Amino acid sequence: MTLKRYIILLLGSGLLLLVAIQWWLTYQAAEAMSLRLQTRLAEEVSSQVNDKVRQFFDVPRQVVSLNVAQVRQGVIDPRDPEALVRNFLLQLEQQPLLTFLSTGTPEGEYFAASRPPLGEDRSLRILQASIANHRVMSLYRVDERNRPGQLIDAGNDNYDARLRPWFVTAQMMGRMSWYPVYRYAINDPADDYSAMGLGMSAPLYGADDQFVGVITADVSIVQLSRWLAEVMERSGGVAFITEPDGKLLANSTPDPVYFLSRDETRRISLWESDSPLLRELGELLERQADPEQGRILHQIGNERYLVDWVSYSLRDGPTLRIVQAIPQSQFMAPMLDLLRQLLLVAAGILLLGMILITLISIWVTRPLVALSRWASRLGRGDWTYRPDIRTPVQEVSRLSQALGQMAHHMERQTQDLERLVATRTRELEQANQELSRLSRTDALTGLANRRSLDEVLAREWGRTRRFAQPLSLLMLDIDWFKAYNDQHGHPAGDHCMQVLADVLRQHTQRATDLAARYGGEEFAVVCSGLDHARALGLAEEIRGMLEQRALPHESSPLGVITVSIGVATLNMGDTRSPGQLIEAADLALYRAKASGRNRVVSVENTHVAH
Ligand SMILES: Nc1nc2c(ncn2[C@@H]2O[C@H](COP(=O)(O)OP(=O)(O)OP(=O)(O)O)[C@@H](O)[C@H]2O)c(=O)[nH]1
Repeated sequence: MTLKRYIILLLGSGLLLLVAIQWWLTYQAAEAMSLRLQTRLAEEVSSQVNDKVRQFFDVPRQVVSLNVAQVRQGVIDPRDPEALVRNFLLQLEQQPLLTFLSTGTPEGEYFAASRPPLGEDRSLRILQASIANHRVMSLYRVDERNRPGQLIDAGNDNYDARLRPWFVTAQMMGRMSWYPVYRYAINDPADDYSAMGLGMSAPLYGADDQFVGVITADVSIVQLSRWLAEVMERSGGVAFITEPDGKLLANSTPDPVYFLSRDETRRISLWESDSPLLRELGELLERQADPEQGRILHQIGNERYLVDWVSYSLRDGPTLRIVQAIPQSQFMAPMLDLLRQLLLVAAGILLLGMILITLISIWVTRPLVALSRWASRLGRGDWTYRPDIRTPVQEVSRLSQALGQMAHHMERQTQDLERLVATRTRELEQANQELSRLSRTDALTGLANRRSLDEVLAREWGRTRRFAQPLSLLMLDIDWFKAYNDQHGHPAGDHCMQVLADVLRQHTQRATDLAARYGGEEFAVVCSGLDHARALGLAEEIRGMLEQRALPHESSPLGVITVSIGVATLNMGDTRSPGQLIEAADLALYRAKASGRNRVVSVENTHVAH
């Protein structure tokens, strides 16, 4: 793999890893933050709900306490229903959560001021069922003087307050206490009272400690549900309140908490709710070890909820459980949006990073690639290549300079080496030539040696046969040479041979002639292209010349050094070999010796001359 790819791969992977780690950390932080936000909101909502519930259920207590005290002090008197109701109306105006403020007399009469819990028209009403009116429950609008105005409805004959749950409870307990949730028994054509109420009632005693009736302050649980829905709308979650037996008291969802018809009123338990979410939460709460208070994260369907519950005991009444469940998606959604944006930014950074890395890799590797190309050309011996490598990177620049210097040195050294090799080769060639010459030369006489003679004879033999020319061979031997040596000494004998060699050199000037020392004091002359007669002539000239030199030789009959010569010639068509030619010349020499020496003899045609 190329360096460029390595850089891109390594830096790219590193960048990818960094971006991935960064994104993962951000995701973790976002998730933790969303959980914190969710928890904080849950706490806030929980405290709001708790405050509101406390406030809600405090209303009947405060109002009943106040009225009990007022009756006790004679400020109001249930025996003056008109004044009592006007007082009730004032209190209702002050307290918007209040649905009913009523009193029941020991005779079972009923006088109340009310705000209808349902419907558009929430103006105050007066209700009364008096003996004078035959205990008919009558519902009036309130006129401008806070008296019964327009009669809305009259029904529910023979109404007896003493039978109502609030009256019964107050009498039974003998003190202010909560009564169970009950259905309003108002015949209202607009159905604005088709709801359930919950409140406190207390027996009333006048200043003389005489029982004068029962007072009740009532809140409608519809209001509570409505208010829970308002609070939870913001969080996207649900909240509900149950009684200890699991019956729903209030619910932020539109699912009903009770079933009402004209004949039947049925409370709905949490696990009977139409809402699967509420049912699931009911089961979850059932499983909890601490039903009083707790908070857990719980998966319901595709959603993760933070479920928070707390118990709230009504003083002198039941313990209520306030539950809320807030979905995590509510908080995760903006976080996920943020993360998506972060992902886009990360992708952008990654892209830019990769472009930058690619540019850096090109910038870093370009001079290195040039250097590598240069080095491989140097490796092939191309010294002339000098690329222009410019880089601000010091190391690469130094490497380039070093490579340049190295190339320069190597070029010089190679040239020196080549020169040296050429010189040495020349010297070697000369030495070889000299060696070759020496290997073919006789050291004493400077003539060709026997080896050279054999080669030349073989070559000339071939040539003369190809060109149909004659080839003559002269064999020479110094006469009485042993005696000469014995008499004059060996150095003188050597000198004698050198003189003969000199004579032979003078008579073998043609390029095709060769004079050689054949061995000992014996010599030979190869004459290519020389016929027999001319060979004989040449032999005679040589013999005569040596004689003329007149080297004194006392043991010779002539008193000087002489030579005997045998001549043999190969003519056209002669099939004898070079060896046979030598034998023939040798034979002629033998005969020259035998016939008296200092003469030239031929075997073909015995010719003697001296
Ligand atoms: N000085 C000297 N003498 C040599 C050399 N080579 C051979 N001789 C001598 O040459 C002589 C040859 O003698 P022989 O072959 O017996 O014959 P010769 O005395 O020449 O008599 P003929 O050839 O019959 O006339 C010997 O005494 C050798 O020692 C040499 O290189 N230098």
